[in-house]
Amino acid sequence: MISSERMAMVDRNAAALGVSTKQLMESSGNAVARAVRERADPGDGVLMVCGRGNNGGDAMVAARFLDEFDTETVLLGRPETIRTDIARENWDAIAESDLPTRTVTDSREFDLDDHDPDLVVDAMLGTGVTGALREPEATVARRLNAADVPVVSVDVPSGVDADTGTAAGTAVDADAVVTFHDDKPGLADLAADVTVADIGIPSAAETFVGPGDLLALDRDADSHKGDNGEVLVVGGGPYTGAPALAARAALRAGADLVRVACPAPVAREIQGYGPDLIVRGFDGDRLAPRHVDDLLDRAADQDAVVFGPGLGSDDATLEAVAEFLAGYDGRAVVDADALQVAPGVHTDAELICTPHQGELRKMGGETAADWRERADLVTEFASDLGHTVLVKGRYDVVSDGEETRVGRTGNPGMTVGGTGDVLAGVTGALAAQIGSTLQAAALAAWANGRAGDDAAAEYGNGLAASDLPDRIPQALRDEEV
Ligand SMILES: NC(=O)C1=CN([C@@H]2O[C@H](COP(=O)(O)OP(=O)(O)OC[C@H]3O[C@@H](n4cnc5c(N)ncnc54)[C@H](O)[C@@H]3O)[C@@H](O)[C@H]2O)[C@@H](O)CC1
Ligand SMILES: [K+]
Repeated sequence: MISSERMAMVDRNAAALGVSTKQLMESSGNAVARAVRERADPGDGVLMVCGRGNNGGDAMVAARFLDEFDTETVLLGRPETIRTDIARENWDAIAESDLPTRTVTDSREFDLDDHDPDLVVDAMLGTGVTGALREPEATVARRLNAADVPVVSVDVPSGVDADTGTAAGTAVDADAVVTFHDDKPGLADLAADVTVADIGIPSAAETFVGPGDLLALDRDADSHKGDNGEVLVVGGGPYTGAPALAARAALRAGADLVRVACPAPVAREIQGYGPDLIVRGFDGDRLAPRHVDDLLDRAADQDAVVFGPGLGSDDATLEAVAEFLAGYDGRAVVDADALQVAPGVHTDAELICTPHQGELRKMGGETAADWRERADLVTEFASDLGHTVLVKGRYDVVSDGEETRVGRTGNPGMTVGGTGDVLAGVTGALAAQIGSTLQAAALAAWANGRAGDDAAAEYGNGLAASDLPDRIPQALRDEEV
């Protein structure tokens, strides 16, 4: 089962792997042709009713495959208004091939009696539908529903939302649906006979994080300050640089406000790094249980907390971590020494734990050299833990216990100290902006590795963690880095 949002990500990831949407459309059209052959006899009249998006493009491809039928392809709209290049190329191909075509711009021009088909392929709208069908689609849908002709819908019955199985207005009442790649959540509720067609999307497009995953970040263009998340970084003690790196990375990953809570001497040093971070120190030189109430207050209105960078592992500090997690019910990224505490704490918080393989073992998890085996082990571990886990490595493995993704960006230069702090900060910022912790962590791992690859292109194995944060914005764009 796949949501249409995830399907769009996977489609983009497939293209990045070299399998273009046009190739997928060819497979989709072929699958539609197969469904037609199962329901009609050679020589039968088959009417393709196409919208101007890629859903229509699928049926235009099918028309090419159905030579033994008496096909006619109707486009609802003028060819110049076809919305995608690949749908237009397929329209041009059938028009140039002298396959019968017609364009309909007004529903009054659409009369089923003119065609008298034995079967109709409904390709007006697929996953691109928003709201109720407009004209001429709505009237055409009503005419199809009123006629006594079998209808095969492409991907989803036009007008139906594939995620809910509901329509905002009139929708095509399909006899059969050929849907692509995976079943869609809403289709089971329909009376139609649903077939899932494999269209050749490589499983890597789902397993490996790719540029398509950036769609999870689609921002509201008119968002105002606060909408993209406020992040609190709790860290520092024996180490000063770690919380500063995490905080800077969180800013660069798009958080609107990043605050740092750290011991007073660390705060003084971080303030010297510049004006971007809001730093507040607490007394003493290590986190201790007496600080927890104040931290919980400060964390309460944050979108995400990043807990751990540079805290150290004093007994009192670990006790404070446990108390914080037990009392917190928001979202937190748990990193570094704080990780060893997480498995033993009962918490209502939604955690993203970011161990490297050594830290994973300390948490009670297992690891393996082969990434596939490691992915299985991490999935099981995350399921037992009840939280999202991001295990860093040559291939980063991210799982929430149900779904698992693998990030394969990054390079050996990134074993330098501090890159994990950057990743924790990016994860915090994305967890503040994206609904799914799995998606946030997966994208963070991918972007962090991309920033590292960009830094390695310049500095090779001499790259430093501080080279990464300023490269995060570019790594979070769907362009080459
Ligand atoms: N994602 C994938 O991997 C693939 C998708 N393919 C096909 O592409 C389809 C999605 O294509 P598109 O994204 O171009 O979208 P559609 O073809 O579903 O819709 C096209 C356009 O219709 C317009 N529209 C939206 N709501 C409307 C309404 N209520 N009334 C009238 N017009 C409306 C919009 O301008 C939209 O861009 C899928 O359903 C599937 O059939 C396949 O070609 C190949 C692979
Ligand atoms: K359709």
